[in-house]
Amino acid sequence: MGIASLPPGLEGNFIEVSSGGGSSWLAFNTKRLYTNAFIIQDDKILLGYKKRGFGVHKYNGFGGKVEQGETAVQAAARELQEEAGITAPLEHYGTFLFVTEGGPDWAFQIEIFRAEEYSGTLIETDEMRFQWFATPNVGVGIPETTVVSAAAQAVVELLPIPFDSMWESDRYWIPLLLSKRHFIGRTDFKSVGETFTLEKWWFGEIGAREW
Ligand SMILES: COc1nc(N)nc2c1ncn2[C@H]1C[C@H](O)[C@@H](COP(=O)(O)OP(=O)(O)OP(=O)(O)O)O1
Repeated sequence: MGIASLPPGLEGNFIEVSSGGGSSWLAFNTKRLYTNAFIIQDDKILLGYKKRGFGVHKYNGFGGKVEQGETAVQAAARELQEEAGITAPLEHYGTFLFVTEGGPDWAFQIEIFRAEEYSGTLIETDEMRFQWFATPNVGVGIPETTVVSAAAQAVVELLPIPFDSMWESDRYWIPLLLSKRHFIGRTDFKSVGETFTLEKWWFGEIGAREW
């Protein structure tokens, strides 16, 4: 891994973290802005099961389209409130482009946010059913006979992040988000009806940006 030529649509200085797939990137005309927000606490991450719309039946962060007149962080905060009922001090950690063969001629530009704390009470909404999952280091090395606090036990019982029920490219950038590494990337899919297959991806680390 190292400095590599960037996929079309990305700019800046990056260190490649993960890449793969076919030989050429798909063409697109314009980009449309979307958001995706995650609450990540010591040993757990909050995801939502999408009950309707784009990405239905997948687990994901909470987010949606950036409306006219909104900044990305404002949109991310609004979507988190609408879809999970909470507010949080969101920080920007990543951006990636998502292009689809057999889909629209524009690219999703998805701005990724995370927060550790949140206010309010989590609610299930029409669009999302929230669920906590254990982050990868949870439970490792805890022998069955070890006495742990009730809080720790609750965490140990969480399921691991359900990558098989998420967008296929999430497994390449969620670890960066968990370890607070700022990243950028691109992911090209092929779609046939409702089925999306990952064709090519690239993710790299960048320095923090102002938002
Ligand atoms: C590989 O591509 C993607 N990966 C991940 N992890 N998330 C993605 C990908 N492509 C889109 N998304 C996210 C971005 C948004 O959070 C949602 C899509 O937004 P949605 O269509 O639900 O937007 P809304 O504004 O909420 O739309 P409605 O109000 O019309 O439901 O998926």
